Amino acid sequence: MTLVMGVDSSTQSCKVVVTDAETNAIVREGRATHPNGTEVDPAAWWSALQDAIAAAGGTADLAAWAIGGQQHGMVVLDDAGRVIRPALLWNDTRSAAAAVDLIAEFGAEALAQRSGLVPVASFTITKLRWLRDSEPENAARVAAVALPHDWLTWRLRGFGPEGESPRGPVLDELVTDRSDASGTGYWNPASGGYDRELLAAALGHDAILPRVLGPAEWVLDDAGRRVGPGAGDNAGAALGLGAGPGDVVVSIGTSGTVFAVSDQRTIDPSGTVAGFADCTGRFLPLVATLNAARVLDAVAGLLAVDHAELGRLALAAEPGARGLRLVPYFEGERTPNLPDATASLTGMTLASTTRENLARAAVEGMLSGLAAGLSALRSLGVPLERALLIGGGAQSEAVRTIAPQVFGIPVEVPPPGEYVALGAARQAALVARA
Ligand SMILES: Nc1ncnc2c1ncn2[C@@H]1O[C@H](COP(=O)(O)OP(=O)(O)O)[C@@H](O)[C@H]1O
Ligand SMILES: O=C(CO)[C@@H](O)[C@H](O)COP(=O)(O)O
Repeated sequence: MTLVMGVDSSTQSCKVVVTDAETNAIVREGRATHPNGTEVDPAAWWSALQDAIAAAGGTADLAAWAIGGQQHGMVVLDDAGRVIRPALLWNDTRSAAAAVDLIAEFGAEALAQRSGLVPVASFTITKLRWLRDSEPENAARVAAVALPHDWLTWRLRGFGPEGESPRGPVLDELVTDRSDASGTGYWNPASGGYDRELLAAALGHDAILPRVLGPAEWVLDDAGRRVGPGAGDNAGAALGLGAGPGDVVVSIGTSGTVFAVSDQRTIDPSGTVAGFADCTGRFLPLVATLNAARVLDAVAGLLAVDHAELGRLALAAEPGARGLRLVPYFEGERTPNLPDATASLTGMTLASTTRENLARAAVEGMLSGLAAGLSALRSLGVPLERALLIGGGAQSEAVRTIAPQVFGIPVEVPPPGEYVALGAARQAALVARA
């Protein structure tokens, strides 16, 4: 049996699957948690990756591997391959003003054309501009910029600072794929190349960027194993699910994402729909919210119940929660672009203010943000026939039951699984067979 490994280094944890390259069946699994916070030392991801790989039985018998991961996080390296400062994650909103500045300088329409994106605080380009403005000494030291999956792939292939890695700090060996490159804000989905003018405008100077591997291209690790290009987590999930035309994937993890695989690139100068690429050579129009599974975590904590009981309470309430409405902008929001917003609870009467209605309002409020994402995709002509519900939040029975009512289209829930890691394992299987 040929064994391959796929990884999902996500916001909250690192998940590893080892699969049979012929059948994609899972043979072994492992996981490890990541620290909380929107600023994380990449060393914590490296340590979690090694723990998760060890829990999944190690790499000795693998033919190939690939890593998928949370998108957009800014990993900046100096010329000795050292991480200059903790990574700013996709859900860190401190670069909101930098996004406004970049739009003022280049124009939303031009940026949507050139990069597929209108900057918001989530995207790497705004984090680099924040670094230039807020930490100019750190910005001046940047020799290379990578994303979480790029950096972990580099480290696991044996590269890294002198004394910490067998192959040393060879920055030109950084690689990425088009799906993750498309979330930077300085990669052009039309040409498939980097837009170095935008990079320099953000960071203040040019820098080494990871080479973008094609969907079936590979590099080698220090043991001579083939390493697939990897992916941003949403593109990895689309591949792992085998999503096709008419499918819209709704992922309820730390982020809420709504996306579809498309043959055509989308350009949305309003910035609602990000014009990402997928990891097969197609495109991945996507809408993301900052407030998803953690809305349910927060309200379950407030009610001092576990997720099963929160779901039971929500399903015991009437649709609409008798007017109780939770607008769940606990972390600010990305879509709509309200980085400084806070959550609010409205419609409180003596009749509506019950534990059941609060649980229901949390589920409905979180799903409403995703339903707006479905509408935005539809308005760009993306066909939506059925939603595939994945991510930790899809394990909630209340979410599964209420989602079709809020979305207005059929909802299917694939068997629980780590679809991002499975997508990365499919990439590894492809390069193992090539
Ligand atoms: N049964 C459940 N009901 C609701 N939320 C859940 C349930 N199980 C897990 N979660 C939540 O799902 C989230 C983790 O989902 P995951 O997709 O792994 O996130 P990420 O990819 O962002 O790390 C956590 O916030 C967790 O509390
Ligand atoms: O910012 C985005 C997509 O644009 C997020 O989807 C991140 O990629 C993080 O994903 P999770 O860890 O929440 O799955």
